[in-house]
Amino acid sequence: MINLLSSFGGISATEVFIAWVFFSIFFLIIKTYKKNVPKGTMPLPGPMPLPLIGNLLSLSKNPHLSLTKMSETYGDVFQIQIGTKPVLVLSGLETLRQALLKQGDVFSARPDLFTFRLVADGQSLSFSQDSGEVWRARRRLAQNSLKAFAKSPSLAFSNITLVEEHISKEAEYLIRQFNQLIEENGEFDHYRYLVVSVANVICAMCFGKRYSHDDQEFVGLVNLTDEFGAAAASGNPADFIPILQYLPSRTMKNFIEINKKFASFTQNIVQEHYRTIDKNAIRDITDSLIQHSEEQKLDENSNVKLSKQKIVNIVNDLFGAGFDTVTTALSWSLMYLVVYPDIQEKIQKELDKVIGRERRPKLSDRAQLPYTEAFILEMLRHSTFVPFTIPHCTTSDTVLNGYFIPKGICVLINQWQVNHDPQLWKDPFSFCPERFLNEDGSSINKIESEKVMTFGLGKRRCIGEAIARMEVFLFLTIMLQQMQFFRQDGEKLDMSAQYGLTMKHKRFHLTAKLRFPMMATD
Ligand code: HEM
Repeated sequence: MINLLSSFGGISATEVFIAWVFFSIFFLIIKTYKKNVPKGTMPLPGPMPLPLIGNLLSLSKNPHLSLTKMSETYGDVFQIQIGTKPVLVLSGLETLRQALLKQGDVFSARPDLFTFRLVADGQSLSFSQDSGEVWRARRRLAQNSLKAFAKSPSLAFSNITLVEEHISKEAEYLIRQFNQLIEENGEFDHYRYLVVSVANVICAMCFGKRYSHDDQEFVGLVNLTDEFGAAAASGNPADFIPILQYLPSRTMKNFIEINKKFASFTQNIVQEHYRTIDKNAIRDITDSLIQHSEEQKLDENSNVKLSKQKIVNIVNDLFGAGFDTVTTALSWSLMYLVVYPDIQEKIQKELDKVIGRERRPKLSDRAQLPYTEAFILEMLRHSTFVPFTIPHCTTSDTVLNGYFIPKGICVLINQWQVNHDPQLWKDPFSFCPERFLNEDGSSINKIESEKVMTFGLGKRRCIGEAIARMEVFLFLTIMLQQMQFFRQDGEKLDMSAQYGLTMKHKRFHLTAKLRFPMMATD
């Protein structure tokens, strides 16, 4: 064998090199493991990381499952390493309440991640690192605009809100579309049509605009979210191993393209709103954002004024967050309904009894439809299609469950673990809406329903939750009142989820039939 370098007193240079590599690795491991923590606190437990890649290999294709498994060994609070970066993983409902509610401010920031910097040029309300005064002002502005809009009455119909009017119209349109597809082909790709209808609801609310299901540009745009979700999912290696950011990857290339397309779509619409704004009338959420941002006092304690670009980015976030999540919820709902036809029948019996066939379901029917509500809760729990919240980051050193947690650590919040925790749920893997009903079945058990983790908790809790719940309820009840859904003859449906920011099921074509002749539209 040829010595690569010269030798030192009988030891070859190759042997010195190997010894150096060995000691470096040993040192790195010891350094990682020997953590100095303040007196009275414990260092974070967690699996031993490998040099350079950390625990990346243990994350597998389904990090929510791997990290749930690890929580059985290390508990509710533990640390992994992705690449060379430490990441805190939180599980357990009580622990999440401690962190996100009791120590809300400490856990309210977002980490500086490569993919997050690509969303809206790093200026996004949801993904940017800002968690200070400007973020608070933007969040409050967005929340107030959503709230005000959710309460605005319909101008065309009495006793319903404008949001309700938009959702009902789209749901009716969807039924006609499904019916036509069945007449023509006998089946349909429900996701493909749901996404356009749901996107139209958020477009109507945000921009006062609706698009045709045949508008290729719009259909193409709203069908891009799978790619977005794949890149922005918690634990994307490119966020933690810098070299991966420079390697060509289809996912990252698409992610950049998608962000550009969405940004230019909303930019044009918001610009148009600035040009045509009427100070005396608020047509939609964009109008509301523009008008309120021009008022001096956005925030009680500050005089933050938001630029036009900041408004464009809020609209971009509401639009993006507002249709992918709700479409995914509805799509999973239809999958569960065709896999469990007896559950579909029970919902329809409840609808027939409470609403009948003469009128359409309204939001005010919700309290009278406990089984339907229980189904929605169980769909959210069982699928947990948002397995982690958007990653958080700590704003200062802190202690949680006795463990020392440093400032600036990236935090993954495992919603999937909470929703499948055998300590919280009996038979967590069985699909059973009844678990959410009180004993006599006439109402929802509030304590059980509040255990479901879907929208996060605390300072970063989803601001679209109320609208999302309205949409899921109304779309589902309007569709199920009039249509019965089936899987195609003998087809076995694979209900496994594909990991992402929002997890999707595999695409299937379903079939359906009208339960009675189509109702006339109001
Ligand atoms: C079923 C539907 C939905 C689900 C499951 C969902 C879930 C979530 C989750 C888990 C978060 C992250 C919370 C965290 O980081 O701790 C979030 C954030 C957010 N959601 Fe939703 N969401 C839904 C619908 C909506 C809708 C309809 C809108 C807008 C109209 C919306 C707007 C937002 C925004 C802007 C944020 C970022 C909040 C922030 O960073 O401060 N979401 N959502």
